[in-house]
Amino acid sequence: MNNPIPLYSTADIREIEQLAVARPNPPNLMEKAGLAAAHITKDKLLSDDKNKILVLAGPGNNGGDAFVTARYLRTWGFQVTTIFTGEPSKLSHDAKQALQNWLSMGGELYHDIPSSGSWHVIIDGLFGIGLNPAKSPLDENYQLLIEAVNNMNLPVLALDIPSGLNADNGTAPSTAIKATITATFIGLKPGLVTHDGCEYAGEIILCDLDLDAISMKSPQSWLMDETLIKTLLPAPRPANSHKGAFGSVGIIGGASGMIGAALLAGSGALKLGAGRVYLGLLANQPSTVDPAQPELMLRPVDELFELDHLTCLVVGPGLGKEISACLCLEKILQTSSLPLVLDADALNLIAHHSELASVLRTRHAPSLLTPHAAEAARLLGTDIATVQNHRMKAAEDLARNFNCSVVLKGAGSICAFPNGHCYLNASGNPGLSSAGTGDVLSGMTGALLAQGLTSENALLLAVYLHGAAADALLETLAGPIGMTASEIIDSARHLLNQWVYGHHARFRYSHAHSIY
Ligand SMILES: NC(=O)C1=CN([C@@H]2O[C@H](COP(=O)(O)OP(=O)(O)OC[C@H]3O[C@@H](n4cnc5c(N)ncnc54)[C@H](O)[C@@H]3O)[C@@H](O)[C@H]2O)[C@@H](O)CC1
Ligand SMILES: [K+]
Repeated sequence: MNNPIPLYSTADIREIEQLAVARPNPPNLMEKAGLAAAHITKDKLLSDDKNKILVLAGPGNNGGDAFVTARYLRTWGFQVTTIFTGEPSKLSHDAKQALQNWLSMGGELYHDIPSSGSWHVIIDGLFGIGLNPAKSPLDENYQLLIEAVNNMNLPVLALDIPSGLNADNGTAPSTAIKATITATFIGLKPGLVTHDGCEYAGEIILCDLDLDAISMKSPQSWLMDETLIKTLLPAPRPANSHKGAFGSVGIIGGASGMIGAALLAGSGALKLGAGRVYLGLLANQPSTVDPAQPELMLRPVDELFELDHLTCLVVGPGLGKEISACLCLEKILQTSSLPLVLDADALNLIAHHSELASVLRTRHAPSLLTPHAAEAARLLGTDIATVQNHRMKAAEDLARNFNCSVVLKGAGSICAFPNGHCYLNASGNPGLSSAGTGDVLSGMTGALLAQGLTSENALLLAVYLHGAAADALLETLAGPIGMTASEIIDSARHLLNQWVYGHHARFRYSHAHSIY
């Protein structure tokens, strides 16, 4: 089985680099980085009639990588124009050497993009992990340069990380290079796969520079990709099965005017394979049946408390913030020993009532929180910008503060657990930015809990599957514009069956009876 892909912070990468260079016969990492980038450029972006390259080299070692890349590409016969924005005297030893090698082979240096030139491909080596754009903002000249590059609409290979992006948290406060490909070195950085990183990084290619990073620095965070997720799937169902084997999900919410949220969560749970799904609705005179989904069992909320065969509860979709909702949540937190998925207004109520938060912290059964950035900000007593600028920290703080499994939703959703482990989701697209998709995710998570997955695995699988279902809808152009939460449910069901059974689930159950 392939190991999950670890994520490393800037500090981690620097530590790994120090360990590598302290070895006898230390590797020349800049040389390896530039060579890897040159190969990727040649193989993926250049061709016989697309052979002119503009290389941007910045003031630090990212610029050094750029000089090495430029040198290899020129050696291989491509036309390379190089722009240098730094000062030679301030370069590190390796970067100075890379610049010297470039000049020695007859390479020229420009200080700005020549107005007369034309290129097929751009290499971005302005800034790498040494830039913290929030603390040290890019000046106007750099912003204009980056905008000029983006406006050229050419394929761009970013070295290590698109310039302007923060490697640790994925923020790009002013602007950043919009890369077609990012060749990232030594280890994958969280900033490439969350928040603005999802916009700027393009295809990410990890170049390990012949270092075995995991043996040098034990990771705490990983990428949630299909390889990892496929190790978490529920087992194929026994032919001789019954609904009791797949659990019963109780969904609590659906106050007046918000019943749809609970119905969506219910459908999500049903179609992700829960044996039974009950909806406990807070609305005064709730409907008793959903004609569009009659399999759902709709009850007044109090009746749900009397059921003794529920496997888990999803609390929050359409719950509202009335006193009745608050009392209902309090009762559940105090008395239920079931795994709980807490979403939407359940999170808002916990944020507003410290006594609810206290009970939540001391629960023994698993609790899973599914906030978006605004809900996370309320739970942490901060503002949305602070959460979004430090998404990993926010998710980790929530997991630790509330002793819960957490998914902080948004581009590059982050799952964090009380043991400090973190997973960044690689699936999903802007089609998910519509009402109801969060309700669906909570229901899907409930279904997987009901089928016996651990709370960690249920959350990881639900989050990845939810994004992958939205990605699959892009193939038929059912999005991103106008993608609906209901469509995501059907797409997720299709994918889950495909992953568990392959393309031909029905053949697993065919019986041949022959009489001769
Ligand atoms: N760490 C490693 O092990 C390796 C690093 N390599 C490369 O080196 C990069 C890191 O190099 P550095 O630490 O030199 O950092 P960078 O090259 O990313 O940037 C730092 C440089 O930018 C300047 N700077 C920072 N903020 C600025 C701002 N707002 N405006 C203008 N200038 C600003 C700094 O003064 C410094 O000169 C990596 O991203 C990678 O590309 C590779 O050579 C391979 C090995
Ligand atoms: K870069």
